[in-house]
This record gives sequence, C-alpha cells and structure tokens, in this order.
Amino acid sequence: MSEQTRDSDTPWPASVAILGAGGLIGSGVLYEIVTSGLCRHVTVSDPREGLVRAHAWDVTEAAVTAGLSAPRIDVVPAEELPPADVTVVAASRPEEPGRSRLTFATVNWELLRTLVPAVEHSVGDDGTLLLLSNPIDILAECLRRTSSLAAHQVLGYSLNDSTRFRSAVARELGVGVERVEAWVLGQHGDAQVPIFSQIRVDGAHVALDEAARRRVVEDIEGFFARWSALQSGRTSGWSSPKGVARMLHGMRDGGVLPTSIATDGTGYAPGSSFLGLPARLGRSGVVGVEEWSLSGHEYGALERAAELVTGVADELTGDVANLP
Ligand SMILES: NC(=O)c1ccc[n+]([C@@H]2O[C@H](COP(=O)([O-])OP(=O)(O)OC[C@H]3O[C@@H](n4cnc5c(N)ncnc54)[C@H](O)[C@@H]3O)[C@@H](O)[C@H]2O)c1
Repeated sequence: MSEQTRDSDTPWPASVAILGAGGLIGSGVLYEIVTSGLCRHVTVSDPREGLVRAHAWDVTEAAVTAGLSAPRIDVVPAEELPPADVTVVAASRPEEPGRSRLTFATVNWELLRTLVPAVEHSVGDDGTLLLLSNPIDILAECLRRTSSLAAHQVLGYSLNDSTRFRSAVARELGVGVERVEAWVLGQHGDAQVPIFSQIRVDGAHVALDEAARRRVVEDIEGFFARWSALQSGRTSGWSSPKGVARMLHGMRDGGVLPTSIATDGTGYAPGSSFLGLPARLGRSGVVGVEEWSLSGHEYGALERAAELVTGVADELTGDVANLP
C-alpha cells in the first residue's frame, strides 16, 4: 500500500490540536494518533516548549521508523492554536498521590478557564473538544456554561472506568476480558455507576449475585487507592491515549462508547449536568445517546452523580441561579 493510499484511508480527522502535549497524556495521544496513521496533522501546545518540541521531533521519527511519511506537527502557544477537527485538552496542574480527583476541580478550573478563548477558537463551530483533564465531568460542565461551545461539541474521556469494570467482572467470572461487555456510567470519580444490569459475556446477558457484585464494586472502587499507593507520579499514560484513539475511530465511523456528555433531555438524570453515558458519537461530537432500561438503583445513582457534578460546577462558576 502506498503512503498516498494509506493517507486517503483516514480523511478524518484532518487535524487534531492538543493542549497539554508536554505531559504524559497529551504526548501519549500525539504518539498514538500519529504513529497509527489516524491523523497526520497535529498542532501541539504546552508551556514546557522545549519538552513539547522534543516530543514532536521524537514522534516524527517514530512515524518514519514505522514506515509512514513524515507527519506535520506544529508547536504553537495556546493562543495561536488554529481551528481543528478535534481539540484534545490534557492541560493540567500536577496530580498528587492520594488526592481525590475532586480536589483537582478548583486548581484545574483556574487553569482551564484561562484557556477558554484558545479552546473556543480551536473547536470553532464544527469541531469537537475531547477533555481529559480531571475532574472531567465537572470541568466539562464548567466549560459548557462559560464558553461558546454547544453541548454536543464537548466530550469528556471516561473510557478507562469501563475497562476496569470489564476486567473486574472478567476476574469474578473467570473468563477472558475480551468476552465481557460492561459499562461504567456516571461521574469519572467517586460517583461512578457500574451498570450491572447490562453486563454481557459473548453477547449474552449475565446476572451477578449480590456477593459477586460487592466483590466487583470493591475491586473497582479500590483502583484509585491502589494506583496512588504506588506513588509513581504518573497517570494512565498508555491506556488513555489508546482510548482516545478508540474514541476518534468511534467519531469517524459512528460508534457507541461511554463518554461524559451533557445529560439534558437524555432521560438518565433530570436537569442539566455532565455524566458518562452510552453516547452515540459522530464527526460533529455527540449525535445521540442509547436509551437503556436501567435498574432503579442505577437511575438513583446517576441522579446523585449529576447532583454532585452540578453542585461543584455551581461553586466553581458562581452560578447562584442554579443553586437549590
Ligand atoms: N479522563 C481520564 O480518564 C484521565 C486519565 C489519565 C489522566 N487524566 C488527567 O489528564 C490530565 C493530564 O495528565 P498527565 O498525566 O498528562 O499530567 P502531566 O502533569 O504529565 O501533564 C499536564 C501538562 O499540562 C501542561 N500545562 C499546564 N498548563 C498549561 C497551559 N496553560 N496550556 C497548555 N498546557 C498546560 C503542563 O505543562 C503539563 O505538560 C490530568 O488532569 C489527569 O488527571 C485523565
């Protein structure tokens, strides 16, 4: 297959912008999408300019080593980001071991709000924002409230929670994880909602008894503490970029993935918030949501998660009009 033919197989996204491309997640996304041939024109930005230039150089050589033509990677200050089909935001203050994702909310919103004009310009009327900076649901809701972006243009990355749930269910059932379909909806954080009512193995519905559910919940709820105890100073720098590539494929080809999206009118939670839901993705962002029939317990947990996200977003944006 010639380079030209390979390029013409991936006409979308024609361009991706990455804010926070010096960091583990941002540079991982750059590596993943360029070396997989998913996108060959990427604009990257990070205050650590030398580091992001080094990433761009190294990734270019990785692509050439992989047999691809040289990609175009532009390094610019945030305010010079051009319009892109997809804008990935992984800009963040440093994570500290043991801190909840929620404690990130204030410091990261202070950072993100300074980037709103750059993000608005990069996303424009036709692009999509894919937000990875934590806490994603709260920051996505803050962005929706304070920016000119339409709700369907804002996507929060929450795929890893479902990966961990699938793995825990597979361990519980003693089957290969690739056979398991299992979704976590709700908040990416303490108010995550594992959807036991929709678990499938080899496509067939599987019900777990109470004791098995408890073990699975303990397993997934203990993830963050187990990870933090490693004191590695790193986040999920391999799985998240892989998941971002999966989301871009889903957007390009039309797919359903757990994604943090606006809850308005979805039937999963009353009012207006941001939560992980089974989102139908398209090139313009969110094009719909799968309407599943959940258990009363699951609907209740989603409602509480939405209240939590809305409450913190109210505090951060000073939106007293939405306070009870
Ligand atoms: N949603 C998820 O599933 C998920 C998974 C892993 C990590 N994360 C989150 O992603 C974020 C990034 O994680 P990381 O491990 O890459 O962190 P990191 O500290 O390695 O990288 C953050 C980067 O943001 C840059 N930055 C700071 N201010 C900026 C600005 N004004 N403009 C552009 N860039 C700026 C920093 O210089 C740094 O390079 C964190 O908030 C983390 O919690 C989310």
